[in-house]
Amino acid sequence: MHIHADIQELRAALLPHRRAGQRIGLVPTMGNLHRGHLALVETARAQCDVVVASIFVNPLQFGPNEDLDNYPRTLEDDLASLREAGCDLVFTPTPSTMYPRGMGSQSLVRVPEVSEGLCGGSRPGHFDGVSTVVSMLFHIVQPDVACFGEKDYQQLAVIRRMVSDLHLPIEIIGVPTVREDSGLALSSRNGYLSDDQHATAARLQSTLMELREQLEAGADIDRQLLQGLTSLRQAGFEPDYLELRTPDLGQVTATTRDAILLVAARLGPTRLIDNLSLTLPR
Ligand SMILES: Nc1ncnc2c1ncn2[C@@H]1O[C@H](COP(=O)(O)OP(=O)(O)OP(=O)(O)O)[C@@H](O)[C@H]1O
Ligand SMILES: CC(C)(CO)[C@@H](O)C(=O)[O-]
Ligand code: BAL
Repeated sequence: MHIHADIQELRAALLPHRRAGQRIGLVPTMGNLHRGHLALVETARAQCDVVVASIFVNPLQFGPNEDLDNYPRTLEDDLASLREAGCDLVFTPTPSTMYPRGMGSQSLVRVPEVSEGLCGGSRPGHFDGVSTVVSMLFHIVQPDVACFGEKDYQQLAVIRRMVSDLHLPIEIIGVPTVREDSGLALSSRNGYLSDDQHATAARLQSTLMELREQLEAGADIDRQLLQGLTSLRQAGFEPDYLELRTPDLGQVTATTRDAILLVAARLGPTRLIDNLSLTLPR
């Protein structure tokens, strides 16, 4: 496995593969890798001849009061996991490599509509940072395929829309969320939780499952969402949002059948997100 912090070196390493017509897969991450990330690498491995993972804690997608400084950085362990998972190349740029003019002077990619509301509402500017860095990674690596987790559902929708709007020849693959036995979605930020909070955190998914059961049985949507917010608060969460949307994140109407519940909630200072698909009755 080859590790490159430099853009030109990474491009040079990829060139022979591209010339040989090999299929290149990209897995963008912020490091502190867990089984969820490795599922993305395995998916890319199954689809491609060459797998590139990037590890970059992207400052452009963090708000001024967010956890950029505390975000876990575990490079040596991450490289060992990637090696074991059969990754071929790892891109580990620094912020000054990615943003040599500084973040304030950076050209931005802004994806309208799908970036607004939900996490875009509670984290202003977050998705501009994500779509900008992902488009930079796409230009640097020029992958045929890129894998993203369904846990970050809105992020996946933003990237799909960006690829469509900008006519990028890249296949985007969404990978199902990997969970603990308790149902808690694996996330680097779970590491911030105390033991008690960790036990409570599984309530996020179980609340969504209870809501799904009610909604699939025809219960009133607004009343169920209010009830869901109340049970999250009773469990100790401070919810940012709990919403039911169409799979492409539009508003649900009387004719909507396939839908998705999306939630973001804080446990102490830790912000967790999750989602669950369901089918509304006729
Ligand atoms: N449990 C999971 N299952 C599948 N994919 C995941 C999971 N957690 C993260 N991913 C995906 O891994 C990629 C990199 O995510 P990231 O490095 O931010 O990890 P994370 O665990 O989501 O961290 P954070 O706690 O910062 O949200 C994203 O495409 C994300 O959706
Ligand atoms: C896609 C991503 C690597 C861009 O920084 C990040 O948002 C993440 O880890 O999900
Ligand atoms: N997993 C999405 C990256 C972020 O929360 O900043």
